[in-house]
Amino acid sequence: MKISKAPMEKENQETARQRVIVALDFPGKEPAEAFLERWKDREGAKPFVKVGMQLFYATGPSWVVSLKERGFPVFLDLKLHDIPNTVKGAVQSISRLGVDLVTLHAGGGSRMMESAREAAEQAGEKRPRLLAVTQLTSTDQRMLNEEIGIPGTVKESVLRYARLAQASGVDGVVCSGEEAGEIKQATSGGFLTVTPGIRPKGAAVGDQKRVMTPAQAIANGADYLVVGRPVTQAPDPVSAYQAIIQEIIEAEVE
Ligand SMILES: O=C(O)c1cc(=O)[nH]c(=O)n1[C@@H]1O[C@H](COP(=O)(O)O)[C@@H](O)[C@H]1O
Repeated sequence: MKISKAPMEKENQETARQRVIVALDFPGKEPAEAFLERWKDREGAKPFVKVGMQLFYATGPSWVVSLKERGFPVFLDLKLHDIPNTVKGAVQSISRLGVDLVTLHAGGGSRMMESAREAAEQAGEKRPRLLAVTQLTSTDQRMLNEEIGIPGTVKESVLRYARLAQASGVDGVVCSGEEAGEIKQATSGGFLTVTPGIRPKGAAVGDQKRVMTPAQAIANGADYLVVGRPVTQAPDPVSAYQAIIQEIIEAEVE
C-alpha cells in the first residue's frame, strides 16, 4: 500500500509556520496592509505578526484589534520599561486588545515584571504571554562593557535576566539564537525563547550584532523566530517567508 506523505508535510508546514513571527516594521497602516495582502490567497494561513513601536504609534490600538479580528496571531512589542505601577497599568490596557505576546524589559527588575504578570492574569484565559527582553540583539560585548557599563559577558547578562524573568513569573524571554540553548537549560517548564536577529544565509545584517540563521536558531532551542527586513524588504516577501519555514522543517529533520 502506498502511504501518502502529504498530511505529514502539511502538519510540518503548519508547525513551522506558527514559529515564525514577521516584524511589521512599517511606517503606517497602508504599507502594513499592502504587505499583508500578499498572504490573501494562501488558504487562510495568516502569518504570526509583530507590531512594534513604529507601527503601533502610527496606527494605535484599534488597528491591532482589527488584526486579531481578522485571525492574525499578534505579538505586540512595546518593550515596557517603567516603575511597577505604570507597567501594571500598561499591561492592563494591553490585555484588553486580546494580543498573544507582549514585551517588557527584564532590566526593569523583578517587581516590575511581577506587576506585569499580575495585570496579565487579571485578563483570565485570554491573557497575553509576557516576554522579557534580555540584552537587545543589537548589543555586543564592547557595547555592554564599555558603553552601558555592565560587566561580564553578554551571555552571562542574558542568562541572569532570563533566570530573574522566570522567577518573576513571566512566560519567556527575547534573546538571540546564540543564548537560546543555555536559557532552556537554565530555566524550566517550557519557558519561551523568542529570537530576533535572524538572518538567512546571505541576508544583510544591518544594525543587528548577535545573528543566527533560522536553522541555527532552531537547532539551538529557539521556540519562535522574529524576522523583519529579510522578509519585509525581500523582492518577493512570501517566498522569503516560505524559504524560512522550509529551513526550519529541514533543521528539525536533521
Ligand atoms: O523585542 C524584539 O522583538 C527585539 C528584541 C531584540 O533584542 N532585537 C530585535 O531585533 N527585536 C525586534 O525584532 C525585529 C528584528 O527585525 P529585523 O532586524 O529587521 O529582522 C525588530 O522589529 C526589532 O524591534
